[in-house]
Amino acid sequence: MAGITYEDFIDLSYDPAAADLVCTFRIEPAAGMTVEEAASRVASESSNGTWAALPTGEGFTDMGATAFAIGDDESGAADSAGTEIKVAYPEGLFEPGSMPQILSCIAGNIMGMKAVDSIRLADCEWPEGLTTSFPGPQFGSDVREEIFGVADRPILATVPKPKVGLSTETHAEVGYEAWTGGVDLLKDDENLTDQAFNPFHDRLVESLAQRDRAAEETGEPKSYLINVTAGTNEMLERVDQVASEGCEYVMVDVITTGWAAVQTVRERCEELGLAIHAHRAMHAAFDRLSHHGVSMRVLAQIARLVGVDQLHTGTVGLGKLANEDTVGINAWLRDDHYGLNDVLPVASGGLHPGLVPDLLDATGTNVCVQAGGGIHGHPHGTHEGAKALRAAVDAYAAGRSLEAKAEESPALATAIDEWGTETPR
Ligand SMILES: O=C(O)[C@@](O)(COP(=O)(O)O)[C@H](O)[C@H](O)COP(=O)(O)O
Ligand SMILES: [Mg+2]
Repeated sequence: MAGITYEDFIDLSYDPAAADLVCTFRIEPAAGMTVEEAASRVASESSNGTWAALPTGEGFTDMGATAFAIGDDESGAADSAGTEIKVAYPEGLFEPGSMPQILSCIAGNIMGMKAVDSIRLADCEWPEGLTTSFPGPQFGSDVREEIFGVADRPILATVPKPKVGLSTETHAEVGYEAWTGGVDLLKDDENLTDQAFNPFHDRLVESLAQRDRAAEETGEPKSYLINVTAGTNEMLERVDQVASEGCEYVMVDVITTGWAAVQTVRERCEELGLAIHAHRAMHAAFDRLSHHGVSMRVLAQIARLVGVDQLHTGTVGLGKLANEDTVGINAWLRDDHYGLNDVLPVASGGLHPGLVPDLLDATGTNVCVQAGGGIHGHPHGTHEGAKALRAAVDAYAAGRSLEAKAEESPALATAIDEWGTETPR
């Protein structure tokens, strides 16, 4: 009787089928293990194999993956370690439209195998069938025009700071100050949900009341990224509240809630016409170490397939948080992938007006720029902080320098005096 062993999962002459999902891993084989042996174990354990030779016969359809390419050993290279391998997975292995099932294959047990000292899922080439089994974003970067009527500049967001602890009334007032200062979006922090000091529903209602006031006074559309993160059923309740109160967005901590919950929220947002802002809190637990885990590039690909409209992707190293390949990830979120809508990248984390020109030179203006400390830490307060950031972005869109704009914007001049063009530490 035929049987399958690890050796059946490697074939360096294999040419992937168009419907195969192709994954690029970086691996460091364990001592005494060749790259080929480790690669065959990665392909086996992430598809249908295991450590023992398995008899197969009647009633078995082979869904085994194939390690088909092995790159150079780049151990010791600056930004990457180990050897690159490529593995092709047959379409039939996967449940179309189920991200948890796919990840249980390509980022499951293999992350803990003894056959490798470390393993990183660095990139995926998603085939048409699997890609289009997901909805993708409902709006993507069209949110800029559709919600704010903005085409030539980034949309601006701000998180009230301190992150948590503000009362509902104060939170909404900070929103009013920021919106009337020129910000488009108020945003909850990733850890603000429905705590006693600022309950979800009250926060929703009072913030939208201030939003309406600010939109009236400025003549500009304004919106709110309210954080609905919770258990899935509760999250759906909150999504429904957001729609019935007349907001355009929900925010979800996509990594901590999990992709299954995000898929469920995406379905509900389709019915209600709501856009999804994805915060990636906890992403660094997966992607921070360049030789292990799951890259932010792959997490961003997943986020686009399951259908978020906006996603934090970093500040090209200008801000306070470690970033991985912001420009490359943003390009993937924009490039055509079988007709899926794009995703609007969000630059956030340690940003202030002085960093805007370098940031937009790298990211372009089809982005959302978020500043919390960079607005609420302004020496003259939130309203002036918002005016300073808006002035910086307007200057960039008009092709003017910060210095020239600061001559007519005291708020911007103060921000530059305070923070210069330095990256916060
Ligand atoms: O809590 C914070 O740190 C922020 O609100 C930024 O505040 P500041 O504007 O005050 O820095 C965001 O959560 C981070 O930007 C998330 O990181 P990333 O965007 O890299 O996912
Ligand atoms: Mg935050």
